[in-house]
Amino acid sequence: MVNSSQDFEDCSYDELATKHVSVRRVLGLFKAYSTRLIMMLILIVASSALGMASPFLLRAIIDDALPNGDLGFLALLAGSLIVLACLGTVIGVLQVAITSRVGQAIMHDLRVRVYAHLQSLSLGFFMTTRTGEVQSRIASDIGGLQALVTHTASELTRNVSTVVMTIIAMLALEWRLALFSFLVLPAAIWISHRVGKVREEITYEQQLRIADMSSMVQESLSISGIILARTMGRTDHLTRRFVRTSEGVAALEVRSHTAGQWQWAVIDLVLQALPASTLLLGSILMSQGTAAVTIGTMVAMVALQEQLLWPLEEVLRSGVEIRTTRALFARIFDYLDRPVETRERPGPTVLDRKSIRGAIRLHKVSFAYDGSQRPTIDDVSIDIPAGSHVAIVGATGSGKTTLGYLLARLYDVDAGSICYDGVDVRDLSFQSLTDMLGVVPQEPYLLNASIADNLRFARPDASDEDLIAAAKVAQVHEMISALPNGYDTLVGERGYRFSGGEKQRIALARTLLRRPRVLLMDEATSALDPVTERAMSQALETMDRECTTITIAHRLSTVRHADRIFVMDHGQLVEQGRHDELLALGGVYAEMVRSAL
Ligand SMILES: Nc1ncnc2c1ncn2[C@@H]1O[C@H](COP(=O)(O)OP(=O)(O)OP(=O)(O)O)[C@@H](O)[C@H]1O
Repeated sequence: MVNSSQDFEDCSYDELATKHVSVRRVLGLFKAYSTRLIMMLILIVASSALGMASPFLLRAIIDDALPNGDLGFLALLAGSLIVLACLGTVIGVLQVAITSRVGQAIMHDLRVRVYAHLQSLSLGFFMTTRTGEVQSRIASDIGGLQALVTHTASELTRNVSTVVMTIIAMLALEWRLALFSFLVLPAAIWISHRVGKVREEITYEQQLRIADMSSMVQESLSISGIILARTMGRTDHLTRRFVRTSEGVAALEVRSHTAGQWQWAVIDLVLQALPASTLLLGSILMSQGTAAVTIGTMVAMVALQEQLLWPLEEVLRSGVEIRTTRALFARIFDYLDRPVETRERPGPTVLDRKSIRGAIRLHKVSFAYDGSQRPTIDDVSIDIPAGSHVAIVGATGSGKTTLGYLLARLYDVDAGSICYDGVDVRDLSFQSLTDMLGVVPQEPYLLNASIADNLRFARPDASDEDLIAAAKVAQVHEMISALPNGYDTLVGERGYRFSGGEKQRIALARTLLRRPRVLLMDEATSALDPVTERAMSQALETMDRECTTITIAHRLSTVRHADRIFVMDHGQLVEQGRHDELLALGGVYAEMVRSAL
């Protein structure tokens, strides 16, 4: 089988399904709803039992009431048939209501579990997984289970119960004719098993292709994707690529629908021929004088067969459907089983927001990305006193952003420790860490909402005055006020409506709203002109002299006034000191300053 998704490169479908899916685990999803499910089971068994009575009433009408001209008995039997039909209908309605509710509740649980679990996975997961793939698993795979949990499961129960009861009724009615009717069963079960296996594999492949398509749309029909394709003249190529993927999806859909068509047709034919063969066999038995076989018995047997065949076919088809959902469960459970790398430890240290000072200490910190040959951060020790303004500089790829990720505990260190106010970051509660640290990342990410909503994402209870104050410090208030809709202006997809510098300043205002004790700015002012940048630094200083500020920057003019500058090179801390001290040292920093001139 073709594995086009990167997540499955090392794992065949069978291995994946065996590893993640078990009957127990799937049944576990239904556990929380066991009371309602038991109620439904009772209703199902009751409705099948009611169904069983009809052929016996029919036999009594044909063999007793009609030949004897007993109108009173006939009316009683006919009336009973009508009452049974009414009861069956009411039970059917109740059953649909319960199954839809329980089914939707299970789907909802699963969606929320996957979403919440993905929220807690490490950055590494999102760096190696396509966004479209994630969307596809939450929407398409969980959506695909809808049929199982809302329809197939209850139908299967109902049909199995009908099949079992009908088989018992048939045996009770006339065992020879009954056994003759059952001859077809083994072949039908074998065929459905084969078709189920084929469909299961096709479904898995289909979901991979749908995820490919979703990723492709997500990647190429975003603003960045459109700009890239248009400026590179690759729109036709992308369309052709999409055509190929879409053709693949269509072909698989056809295969999935036509798999086992012939086998089903043969089963259908045999089942349709069954009533005629039964009547023939019954007549032979009658002519040989078998007393138990009467016309009424034969009519009732054919009625029971009709009652058996449809549910039996449905049971077989449900078996096929359940097998295909195994492929969907495999993909969903695979996500749920991804380990959470950075966890809050039980009973974490909670810092009182008011007493947070903002001192940071990195002690012999080392870190390597998965699969990386050499450490990205190599034995780095840094002391940042509370309230100081420090800078981290270094050549591109020297590990500055990675150091920021470690400070924000987006990854855990491999060796050494990072402490805030003397507490190891791994012991801090997540809430204390976010109270402590505000991060303005290299690429500001704005939500597709108004500017005010974007700012309030950081602090939902912020007043309009708070928003304006933060925007003023970030030097963006004037720009926002000049917009026709001011703070209510919609940012648009990923904030493309704004310039790079405007986005950076909105992102900074957003972080400032949280009033962090430590502000980490990773190239957060790289798109600003020097005058605006200077005004912002001054505003930041006057806003909160106590705030510890860490600036990661390429532009050395940004950092020359820092209390301390840390110089990184190939993951190591090679120099540290004030601007003039480092210049006097004549090392890496001095060389960077020289080449920047
Ligand atoms: N997810 C990742 N997996 C593997 N290697 C990575 C990953 N992210 C970054 N790296 C590598 O780690 C090194 C340090 O990257 P980092 O982004 O920390 O550098 P930087 O100093 O911030 O660079 P720049 O100034 O260009 O932003 C680089 O060689 C980079 O290729």
